Amino acid sequence: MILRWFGRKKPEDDARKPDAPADVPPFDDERLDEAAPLPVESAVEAPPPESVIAAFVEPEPVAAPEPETEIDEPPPTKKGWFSRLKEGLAKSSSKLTEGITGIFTKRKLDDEALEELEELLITADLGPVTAAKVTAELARTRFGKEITPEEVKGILAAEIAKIISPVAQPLVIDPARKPHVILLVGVNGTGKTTTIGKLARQFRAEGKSVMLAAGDTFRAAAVSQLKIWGERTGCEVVARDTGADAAGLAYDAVERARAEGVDVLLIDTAGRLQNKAGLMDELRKIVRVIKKVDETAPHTTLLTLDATTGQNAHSQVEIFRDMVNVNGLILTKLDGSARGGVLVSLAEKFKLPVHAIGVGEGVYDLRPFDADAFAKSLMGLNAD
Ligand SMILES: Nc1nc2c(ncn2[C@@H]2O[C@H](COP(=O)(O)OP(=O)(O)OP(=O)(O)O)[C@@H](O)[C@H]2O)c(=O)[nH]1
Repeated sequence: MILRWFGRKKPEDDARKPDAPADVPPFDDERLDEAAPLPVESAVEAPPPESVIAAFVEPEPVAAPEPETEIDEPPPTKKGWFSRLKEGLAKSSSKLTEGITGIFTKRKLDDEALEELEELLITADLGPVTAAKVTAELARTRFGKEITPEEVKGILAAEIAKIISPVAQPLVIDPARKPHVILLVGVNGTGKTTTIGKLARQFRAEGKSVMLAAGDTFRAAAVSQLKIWGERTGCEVVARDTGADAAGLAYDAVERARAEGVDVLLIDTAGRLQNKAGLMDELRKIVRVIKKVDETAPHTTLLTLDATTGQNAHSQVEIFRDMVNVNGLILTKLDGSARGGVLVSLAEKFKLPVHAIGVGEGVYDLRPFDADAFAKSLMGLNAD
């Protein structure tokens, strides 16, 4: 059923043959209409050896994704995106807006109100530095005056937008690189593989040729999930059996993508190995080995962070940044997270570009990160 629209052969057959020519059908979003559902995240798979990175919070067990019926619909309009973002951030914003209404109804902006506001912003994951910064700005302009909750929300949204604007940067593909190599790293379950699928769709829709490399050789389910994304988006997938050397696979994938003149190579990686040192060694080895083919690669090292883990995302950035020079972030699962404010504290602290945000499991649910829209949504405000 997965192969209904292909009809002829399994794309992974090519993936298993390193010498096979690229047989990438032209991209057509329509084909997604008939795509099979994503694989059920392995209910049957034995859990990998014990978890490893003490600083990491194990993600909640993930429910199997529903078949993607929404793909039958056309991609949402711009207005639709804003409502979707606002809807997605509803849990985060309701906590903030209810708190703000509670503090500022019929009240002057005094020290006590400022203190309560600062505390509210900290508990909403914006972080102490950001909380102090935005409340100081509010005090500077409005101290001692009557202020309505709506005004507070407006001022906070503008201050937050100022903090996050510098990091809101689109992911730019360098056309001089063939391939532009993107390495996806992150703790297991943060959305690496899904993000690869979503990015692949976007690049294909822009007319780029894309290859995927199933570098999470640790888990069979990760490999098969990536193959399905490859089928759905019409991308060649380089994969090997579970347990194969991930660095060797990445090397082959870069060589092959280069030989075929592919525009973008997206490499998946494991998020959990036997221990943290093992994970570090593997990721570093992948980078080292990729550089043997192209010393400028990887051109982008993207860290996926699950927004529902809140402040824990900070330690993940620190660990992965030191391990593999992360130079871009993608915040996933902003839909349904009550901790979306973490994006603001991450921007403030690390100043790493946030290239996109994940607002759902569907193929269209990856959005460029728009600072203004995000800040307004977080404060429960409407777009202009
Ligand atoms: N709601 C929501 N779910 C998401 C989003 N991104 C990913 N997911 C879901 O999160 C789960 C884990 O995603 P994966 O892409 O498998 O995560 P991974 O980092 O590759 O995980 P490993 O393969 O275990 O390392 C899946 O059920 C995805 O559908 C998002 O933006 N929103």
